[in-house]
Amino acid sequence: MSPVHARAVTAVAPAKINLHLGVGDLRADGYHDLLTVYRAVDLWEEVTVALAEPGGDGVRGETGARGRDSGSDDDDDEITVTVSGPGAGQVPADRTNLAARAVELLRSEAGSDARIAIHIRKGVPVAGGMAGGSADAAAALVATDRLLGLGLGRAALEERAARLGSDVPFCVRGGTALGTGRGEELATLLHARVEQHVVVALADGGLSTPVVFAELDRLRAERTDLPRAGGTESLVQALAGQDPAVVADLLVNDMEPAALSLMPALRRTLRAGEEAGALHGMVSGSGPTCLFFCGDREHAIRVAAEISETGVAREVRITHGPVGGARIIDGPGAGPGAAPGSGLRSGPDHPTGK
Ligand SMILES: C[C@@](CO)(OP(=O)(O)O)[C@H](O)COP(=O)(O)OP(=O)(O)OC[C@H]1O[C@@H](n2ccc(N)nc2=O)[C@H](O)[C@@H]1O
Ligand SMILES: Nc1ncnc2c1ncn2[C@@H]1O[C@H](COP(=O)(O)OP(=O)(O)O)[C@@H](O)[C@H]1O
Repeated sequence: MSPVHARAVTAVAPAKINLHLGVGDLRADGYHDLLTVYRAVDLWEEVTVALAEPGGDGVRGETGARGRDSGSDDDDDEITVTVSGPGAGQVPADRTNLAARAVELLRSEAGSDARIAIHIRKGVPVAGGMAGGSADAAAALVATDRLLGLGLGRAALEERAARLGSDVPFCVRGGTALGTGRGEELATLLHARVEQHVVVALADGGLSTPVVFAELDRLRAERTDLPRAGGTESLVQALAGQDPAVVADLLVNDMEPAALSLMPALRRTLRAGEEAGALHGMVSGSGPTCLFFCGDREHAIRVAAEISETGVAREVRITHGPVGGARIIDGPGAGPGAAPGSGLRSGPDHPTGK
């Protein structure tokens, strides 16, 4: 147990993109085996966990609907959730929230009866295939570990993260990593240093991850010739080089045909990015966000402006990666050395754009 205790701790965790997303067949447990190359990018979720005053929220001066644990009286709520930022209304503000599940996991493990108020500031598109909910869970784990003075190491936090969702361990770790199993088994790609500048085109509405996986199974049953991503060796090698164009040629996403089948309008978005001169365009994870990989930041600014003009996207953002994983930004011990993934960070990245 660490001697450090606090009344409130704030942590951030990054969005992910999949540079390679190979999906195997449906397993008996309802998941699919994955072979994926994850990369953390500079879009962040920010989560504050605070010891709540009896009868109060614990987080002061924030707006947003107060979550309520259905089936219990407000005054009895031990964990409350508020959410602000773009898309906040689509995020559950009750105990099904992944951040609340993360807090509850560590709280019960610690045998604590502390009342904890969670506030989430969204910076990652909701239901966009960029792991916003998983980043909430990752940031909540790191923050609660500090709030309750548990002193769990990074490996222990990633083990808890895997219980919350397949993408959560990567949001704790950040950087660039190979993911296997259902995506929760990670091997950091330490040499994957090539920086990427990416245009992120947000769609109207979201896509449900399990629905997209099911659509892929359906398409594969119908069309046995549907291409499947191969190995990751060439991509891993290219990521250790210096040329984003070489990397761009090797990007692949097995889920893209399923996302396009469910949301055919995304074809127009992909075409717009291609016509704007991106090195490569593809659907992000299960979609519907589309990613356009560019040579450098200036190129990304030009591509983003052109896509914006076509009106195919609800919103266009520019980001870059790799960046580090979940880390504490406010509370005791905050700073570059405080994050579980600090040894893996690629540079002095700080969350921006909020
Ligand atoms: C597809 C990916 C690619 O990185 O991300 P998104 O694009 O949605 O962000 C991930 O595999 C999403 O991971 P995550 O969102 O954590 O999924 P989970 O909560 O673990 O699972 C939700 C549901 O998705 C399906 N699922 C998930 C992971 C996996 N390897 N196989 C699956 O079939 C299952 O139906 C599962 O019940
Ligand atoms: N913190 C959260 N806890 C629980 N569910 C969330 C959270 N954030 C988003 N969601 C919900 O989970 C679903 C997936 O959201 P998200 O993680 O943002 O996207 P994706 O899985 O496509 O990366 C959405 O229906 C959204 O309402």
